[in-house]
Amino acid sequence: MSEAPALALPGEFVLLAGFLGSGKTSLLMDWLALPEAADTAVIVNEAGEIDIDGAVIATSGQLPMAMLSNGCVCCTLNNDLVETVGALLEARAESGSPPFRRIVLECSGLSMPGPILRTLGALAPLRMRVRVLATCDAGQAAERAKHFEEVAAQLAAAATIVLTRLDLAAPEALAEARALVATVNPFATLVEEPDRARRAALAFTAPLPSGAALAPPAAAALPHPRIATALARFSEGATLDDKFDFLENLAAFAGDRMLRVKGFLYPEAGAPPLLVQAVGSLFTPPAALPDARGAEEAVVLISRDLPLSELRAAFAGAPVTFSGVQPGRPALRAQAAG
Ligand SMILES: Nc1nc2c(ncn2[C@@H]2O[C@H](COP(=O)(O)OP(=O)(O)OP(=O)(O)O)[C@@H](O)[C@H]2O)c(=O)[nH]1
Repeated sequence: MSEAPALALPGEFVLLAGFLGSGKTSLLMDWLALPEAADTAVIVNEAGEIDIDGAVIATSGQLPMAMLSNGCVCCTLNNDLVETVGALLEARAESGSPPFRRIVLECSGLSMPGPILRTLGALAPLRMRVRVLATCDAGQAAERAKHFEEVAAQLAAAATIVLTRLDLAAPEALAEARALVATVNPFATLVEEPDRARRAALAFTAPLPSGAALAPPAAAALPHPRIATALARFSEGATLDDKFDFLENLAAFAGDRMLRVKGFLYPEAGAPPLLVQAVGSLFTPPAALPDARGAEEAVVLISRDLPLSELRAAFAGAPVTFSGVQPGRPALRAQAAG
């Protein structure tokens, strides 16, 4: 990064954290739709091999964007993130466009913010302010926090916590989510705003605590031993009904062990892919995503205590095969930056 000070530097680095399915991509999309989000660059880190968030975010138009794929960024402490930021800044400078106002890193839902912040220490010479923003699913966070230390770690690191999916939350669950935030991080600014555009604006512009400094990189974090990421691919000849049957059966079989389901299905050759997704066993209606044409047909499954062998045994007769996604060195796939 020695040439970095010669570049036009962005003011802010936004670390967007939050548990699986807690609404990070949606909050980011809501923000990117606002005029004040101009000159934002986005880096996406997906736990699964398929870049679904990237494909979704790319639908918001011309956006300087880069991917850190195939591994949760906090488990793969290395220079890729720093190199990615450098590449985005260089491409921006070459394009002659105005400097970025901010760079947003959407972390995978399993990321621990602490190790990422330590990695970012290498960016200290760029003197960006660091905004740690965490999404907190109003209906599910309290229950998730009982089982996953990542939830509390993400909330604890945040300067701003945004309650999301408010319209889906039962009043008791919402009260528990508020109590969780108050316990884990009473100093954070809490955004609880039903209107999604206002929610996004508040989230990305809430005042920052002064003096947030980056520390130098340190040791790697522990991986997430109980959590597994698998990829389901369908056999040739499997119909759309077969695929939806599989997803339904999977939800019934895995129950609350299934944390997140996300993927693309093609209804027929030549048609745009359908984005299918569930948080826990709650499915969102599938949506056609014409801009993602060409994406591989597969579904990412993120589960807890559900070994690949058990999945394979349970669906031995189904037209589907499973492969494991190893948290490894993230493969950097830079997209159009400029
Ligand atoms: N009803 C409702 N649905 C929402 C809201 N925010 C997000 N969702 C839905 O919740 C699901 C998960 O949202 P995402 O934005 O993909 O969550 P994420 O945190 O980026 O997910 P991962 O990247 O997989 O961790 C999607 O089906 C969204 O459409 C909301 O405010 N209301």
